[in-house]
Amino acid sequence: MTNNIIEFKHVSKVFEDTGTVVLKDINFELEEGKFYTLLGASGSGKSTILNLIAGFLDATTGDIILDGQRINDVPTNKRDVHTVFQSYALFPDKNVFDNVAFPLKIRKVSKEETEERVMEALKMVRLTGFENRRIQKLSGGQRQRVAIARAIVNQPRVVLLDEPLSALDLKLRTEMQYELRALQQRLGITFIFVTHDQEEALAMSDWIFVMNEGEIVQSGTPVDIYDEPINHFVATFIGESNIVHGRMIDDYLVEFNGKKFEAVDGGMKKNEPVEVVIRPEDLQLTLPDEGKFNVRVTTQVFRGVHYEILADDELNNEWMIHSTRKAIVGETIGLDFEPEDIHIMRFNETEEEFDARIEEYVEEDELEEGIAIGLEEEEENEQNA
Ligand SMILES: Nc1ncnc2c1ncn2[C@@H]1O[C@H](COP(=O)(O)OP(=O)(O)OP(=O)(O)O)[C@@H](O)[C@H]1O
Repeated sequence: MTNNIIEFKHVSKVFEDTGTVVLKDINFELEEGKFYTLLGASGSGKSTILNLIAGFLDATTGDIILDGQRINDVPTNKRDVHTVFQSYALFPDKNVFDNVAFPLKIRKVSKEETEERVMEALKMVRLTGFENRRIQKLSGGQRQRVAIARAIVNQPRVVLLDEPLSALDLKLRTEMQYELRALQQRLGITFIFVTHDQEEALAMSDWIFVMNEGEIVQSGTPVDIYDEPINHFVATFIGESNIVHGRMIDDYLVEFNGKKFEAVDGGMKKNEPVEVVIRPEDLQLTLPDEGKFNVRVTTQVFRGVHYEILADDELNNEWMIHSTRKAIVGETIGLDFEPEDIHIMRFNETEEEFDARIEEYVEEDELEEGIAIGLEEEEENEQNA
């Protein structure tokens, strides 16, 4: 038995009327109790995945599995999932209590139990005391909480959230991010959250699926995806990146801007053309000629926590630097970085190819390290003898 709550096996979705292929061969396994995020631009197919899980749409091919059972033919109301829509879909003229109680009413739960469960759900979303308030008289953030209380009142195995925070202003949105994350952890229910906002995805998720044009381009923990984007699309979609073309000289040695630099990524071919990523926060300002190469500052903007500096190198590549130190437009400065700050990507590598390459070269590394440790031990033994 696995503890996967949801599995997609070769799921595709084609809208017959228009012939649009919206999802292409989607495969994933979701563990119970985690916070998952589907992240992608508008039209990438995120909502379609939620609609397939909820049963609002039928898959064209493939199996959708909930708690070990294939649910492709199970009607929506028999699936142990609840969706929170972007619009919240609340009854505006009903009060908070009745809105939250609605799923229990459909399931004919007794009055006493309904009362108990609604009050508990309202407590969870910090709306105790609002039972009799009409939806029309609530703020955006409060409406959001009612929708979430209604989603959890039935204690479903999975809660699906389709851009639930997009209608809120920035401050409230950030607050709700913390709240939702904390609530999910307290409840231990699997959340599948849809957003096009990469910061939101990084802040909230245990695991992110990055989507583009109906495919999962990369999946992983927020840290993995930020530090090790597998291709140009992910590197630019998540966070800000400096990306330049380079060439692999050897394992752990890359050339760009006409110079050779040590790097920690490996497993590429000698002389292979690659893309080199350095995040703006990993670049340090130095005096001219004291860094790895020189650049000339063209723009500087104060962003509160840091200055955002744009500067051109000798080959006219533009570099973005996030620095707490100020620079002067027009001045020449040096840029410094560590080998581990360089991330190297192959052109057009898929997630499977990336995973296979990493596995192979990590194994080779371990083997080499193992041999090195073995040699050291031998030496020690000889000395002790
Ligand atoms: N009923 C439909 N018939 C035809 N095409 C559709 C239908 N519903 C959605 N699509 C198309 O499917 C694609 C994916 O839509 P989906 O809503 O899953 O994307 P999304 O990533 O959630 O984007 P958004 O954030 O805009 O909702 C879009 O190109 C959309 O136009």
